[in-house]
Amino acid sequence: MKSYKIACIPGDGIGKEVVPAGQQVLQALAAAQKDFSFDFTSFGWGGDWFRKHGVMMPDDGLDALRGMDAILFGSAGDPHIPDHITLWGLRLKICQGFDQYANVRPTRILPGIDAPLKRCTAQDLDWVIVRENSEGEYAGVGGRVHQGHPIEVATDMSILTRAGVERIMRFAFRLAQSRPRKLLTVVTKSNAQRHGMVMWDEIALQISKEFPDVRWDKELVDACTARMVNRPASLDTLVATNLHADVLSDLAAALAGSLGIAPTGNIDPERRYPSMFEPIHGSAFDIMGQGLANPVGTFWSCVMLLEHLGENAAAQRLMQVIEQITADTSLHTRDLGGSATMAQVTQAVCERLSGAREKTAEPTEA
Ligand SMILES: NC(=O)c1ccc[n+]([C@@H]2O[C@H](COP(=O)([O-])OP(=O)(O)OC[C@H]3O[C@@H](n4cnc5c(N)ncnc54)[C@H](O)[C@@H]3O)[C@@H](O)[C@H]2O)c1
Ligand SMILES: O=C(O)C[C@@H](O)C(=O)O
Ligand SMILES: [K+]
Ligand SMILES: [Mn+2]
Repeated sequence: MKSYKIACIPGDGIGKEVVPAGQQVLQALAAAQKDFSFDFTSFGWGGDWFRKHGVMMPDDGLDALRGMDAILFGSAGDPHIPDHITLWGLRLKICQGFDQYANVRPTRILPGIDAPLKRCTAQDLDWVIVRENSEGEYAGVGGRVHQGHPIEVATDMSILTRAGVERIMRFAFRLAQSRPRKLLTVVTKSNAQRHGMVMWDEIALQISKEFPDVRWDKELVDACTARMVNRPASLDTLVATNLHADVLSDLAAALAGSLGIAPTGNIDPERRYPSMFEPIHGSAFDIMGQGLANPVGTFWSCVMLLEHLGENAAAQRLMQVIEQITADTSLHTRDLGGSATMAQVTQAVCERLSGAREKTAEPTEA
């Protein structure tokens, strides 16, 4: 029987709650499918590790992850440590260290979810945002001089490379081509950012020639936010820079009902390194430790993980069960207006996966 080596990195805040829930669900799925198993290794990296060791993860931490089939990640972010230390010390260290340059962020309105746009149905909103995940505004280039003096200067430089833009454009066109509508929107800001984003647009046009069957258009990022709200059905696949896509994907999640539902994969398309799957949300300081986190974003991320491993039947089964439980409003967590706890939602998913619920229901239905 095939066994997959999965690294689990809960990190901080509600990551410590949702990642074990994701593991439980994957375990229940493997037990039900009976044709593969998981070999989980958990890493206690994050804020607690920082308090003990002064770093978010060990310097040679990537070596421990290198041989894994995939990584399940929670969140980096601790109320007592500056956000740039936690993010750069853990999530970005792994994403950039393993050159997971394509960050794929699907959004759909799942059954039973009340999305905030009154004119928007589930058919109108079915998007995948492709986030450039290795450079741009997250290149980490910049610095501070004259710190603390009145003449202090601070810079963050956005770096776009031709190789980096070509590979993410090719990835996005290919993804758009694989979806029924074959429609791609290239998000840009080439009116204001007159160097990097102009090259971005030129490369989009160049790569589009390789995909004559994909319809594509260009939208400035500010106008794109309005289009997401006013004309959601006009969008399908989107590609944007690291920061633009970061912002757009939280908007997308909120428009589909909650930040707690949205999944993502940090993908190395060339499979040189393990890819990493995580909900798009962060540590959620306001609800951490209370068992209130919505685990659906993590479960959907597990679906993406399974697809990446080529376990398509298992991925479909898990997605089917996720849609069954969102359709049941008694299993909605507080972010969706319900009162279910994370543990109740997780248990409901595991029971459906194992068939236990159907079995216990039999006598009364007979
Ligand atoms: N990938 C990551 O590691 C990642 C992602 C985003 C934010 N962060 C970090 O997390 C910390 C907090 O960031 P933030 O407050 O901007 O964003 P956040 O996503 O943690 O929270 C924003 C809001 O959404 C709610 N929310 C998020 N996930 C939820 C869930 N699963 N169920 C129910 N409600 C949920 C929170 O309660 C909060 O009100 C910061 O340190 C930030 O840097 C890390
Ligand atoms: O931008 C980041 O990398 C952190 C977080 O906001 C995310 O979306 O993963
Ligand atoms: K996350
Ligand atoms: Mn984000």
